[in-house]
Amino acid sequence: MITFENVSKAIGGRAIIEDVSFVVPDGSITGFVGPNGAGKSTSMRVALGLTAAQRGQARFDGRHYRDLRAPLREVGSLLDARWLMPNLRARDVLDYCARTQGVSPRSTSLLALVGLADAAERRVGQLSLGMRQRLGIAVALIGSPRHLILDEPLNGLDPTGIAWLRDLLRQLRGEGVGILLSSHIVSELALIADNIVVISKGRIVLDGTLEALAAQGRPHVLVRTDRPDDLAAATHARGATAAQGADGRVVISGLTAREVFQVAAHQGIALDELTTRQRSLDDIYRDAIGEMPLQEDE
Ligand SMILES: Nc1ncnc2c1ncn2[C@@H]1O[C@H](COP(=O)(O)OP(=O)(O)OP(=O)(O)O)[C@@H](O)[C@H]1O
Repeated sequence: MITFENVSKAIGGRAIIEDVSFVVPDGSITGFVGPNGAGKSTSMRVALGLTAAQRGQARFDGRHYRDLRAPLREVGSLLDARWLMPNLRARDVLDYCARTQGVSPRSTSLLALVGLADAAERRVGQLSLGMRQRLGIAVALIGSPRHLILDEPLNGLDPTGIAWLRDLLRQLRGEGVGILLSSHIVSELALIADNIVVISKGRIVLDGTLEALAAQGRPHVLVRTDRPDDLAAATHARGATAAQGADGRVVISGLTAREVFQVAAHQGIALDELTTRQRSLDDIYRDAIGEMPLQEDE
């Protein structure tokens, strides 16, 4: 299990991440999502001992990265495929990493696994971004680790590559690997993650199973009327929650469309529009990061 406990880091007096706490259970995929600059990479770098936190800690099965005797056997990571040495051949990158980490070189099988068998003798500098991502994933897997930290691994992959990586990660999850996978697109993670952790401005603003988050998207009723205050008050009185938006729109949760219609009819309130809507995971995500106040967008 990967555990983040109240991890905080500031740079030059500016808080970059604050009290970041969440877990990545074994045999699961945890999607780590947030807008650009939210603190995803910094959190991952802290876990990997590449940058120090002022407070809190990140551990792998209870141990800090720096205390792992053979780190690549325990934790595989891909932070930025651009770091890969441009003058080395793809095969040499894997052999080099295997030698320095004391793991058995299995570059041929790893290159085949990531779809780079034909590029084994090509220099890294000549590979496309997607091919470098694939090579970076091969590096991450070199020690058959039980934990994986992958920062935006889908970047640069074509649709076939994305489908391939999803299959590979599902297979690793099935073997018990705990995977932390970042992205800034929640719908991309929804296709594969078991849990979603949302970070915004350095703080965790949402953390739950995909199922629990999807349940938050329960249906609500969108109404347009020239008497929004009266309708909001009348639905409130029936125990519903009502949020008023622009143009006389009212978003009502807790009543069905039929019940809202009955309330309006009882009060003599004319309705110009009455629809049932369901919030998507993307709506919930944008709400969590403060991008979509209900009143304005609905
Ligand atoms: N070495 C540094 N010096 C100063 N500020 C930094 C440094 N590293 C990161 N930051 C700042 O910390 C914040 C979080 O950056 P981070 O790279 O962790 O975000 P991210 O969520 O991974 O973003 P992205 O999706 O764009 O990769 C940003 O505002 C960034 O500018």
